Amino acid sequence: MTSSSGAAAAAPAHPPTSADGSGKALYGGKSSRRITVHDITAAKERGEKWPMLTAYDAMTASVFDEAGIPVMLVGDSMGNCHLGYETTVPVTLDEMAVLAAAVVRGTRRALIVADLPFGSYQEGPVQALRSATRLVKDAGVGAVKLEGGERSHEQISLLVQSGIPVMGHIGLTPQSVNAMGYRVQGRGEEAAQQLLRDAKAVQDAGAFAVVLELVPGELAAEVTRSLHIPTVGIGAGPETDAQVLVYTDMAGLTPGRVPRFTKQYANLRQTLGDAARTFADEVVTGTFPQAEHTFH
Ligand SMILES: Nc1nc(=O)c2c([nH]1)NC[C@@H]1CN(c3ccc(C(=O)N[C@@H](CCC(=O)O)C(=O)O)cc3)CN21
Ligand SMILES: CC(C)C(=O)C(=O)O
Ligand SMILES: [Mg+2]
Repeated sequence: MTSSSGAAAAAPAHPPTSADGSGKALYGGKSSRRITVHDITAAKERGEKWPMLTAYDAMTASVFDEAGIPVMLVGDSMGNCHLGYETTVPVTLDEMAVLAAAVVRGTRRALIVADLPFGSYQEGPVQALRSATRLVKDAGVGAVKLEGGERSHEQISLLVQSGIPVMGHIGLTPQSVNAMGYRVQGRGEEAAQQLLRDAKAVQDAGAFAVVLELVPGELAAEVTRSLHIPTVGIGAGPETDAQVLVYTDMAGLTPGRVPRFTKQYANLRQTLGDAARTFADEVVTGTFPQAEHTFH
């Protein structure tokens, strides 16, 4: 930190601008307008790494927006993280539309990407276009994400031709949990070749980026080198262009077991539980409310 201003003490321990000083960086950049998929493309050309977090409500999204997180994913992980389902499979387009609109309203700068939920694009390109159009028009998202490589090529292609930016998602695709489980993907020569074909299919269909979920780090590095669009890793090692985590995992809110690839940066479950217990104790002991909380 080279700044001599008093504000530096409270600032995060990161450079306030891009490493090259251009001020264009996705994280730490100076621009306050909303980030577009063109900014994502330009970041890959600069060789810049960037962070993505999930968000499911306006309040949390505003925290991440103020922290400078450049891309937020309204993930169908809202199913297990927010709506109390076991998996992402039951999430509906209606649920996605409500929460995605909230995230858009809570943010000014971040590019908002919404997952197309299971069943909202598998019927084919026309269904995919109808679903994605709803999220773009009603919720106001800047892009959508859908799962599958070669198998989703036609869907991605029609959305992109229609003017809707698409993020792909290959490797572990949780909407297929009933068929594939939650296992590392791309292990062994045949599976690795399939993953490379899936990555190429997503890029050829016109996607602006692709999530690589739960694949060996060496394979994720190879995919990243072989594509001109950025790769976004989750459980895919350090060599992808970007990294995404489910925010409840990284903030320590998710109950029970979390995937091994996540890192916990805070313990909000503990903090929030402590606040609730302190409030409750003060109510039963008559410590809260005091005179300053009372009207006369
Ligand atoms: N809270 C949460 N975090 C996530 O990362 C996440 C979701 N929910 N929901 C949607 C998908 C599902 N994801 C998952 C779910 C389970 C594993 C899991 O159990 N992985 C094992 C590794 C299995 C292996 O070694 O093959 C692990 O121990 O991490 C991984 C990703 C990632 N996504
Ligand atoms: C794990 C990420 C990539 C996702 O798809 C989600 O949160 O739904
Ligand atoms: Mg998802």
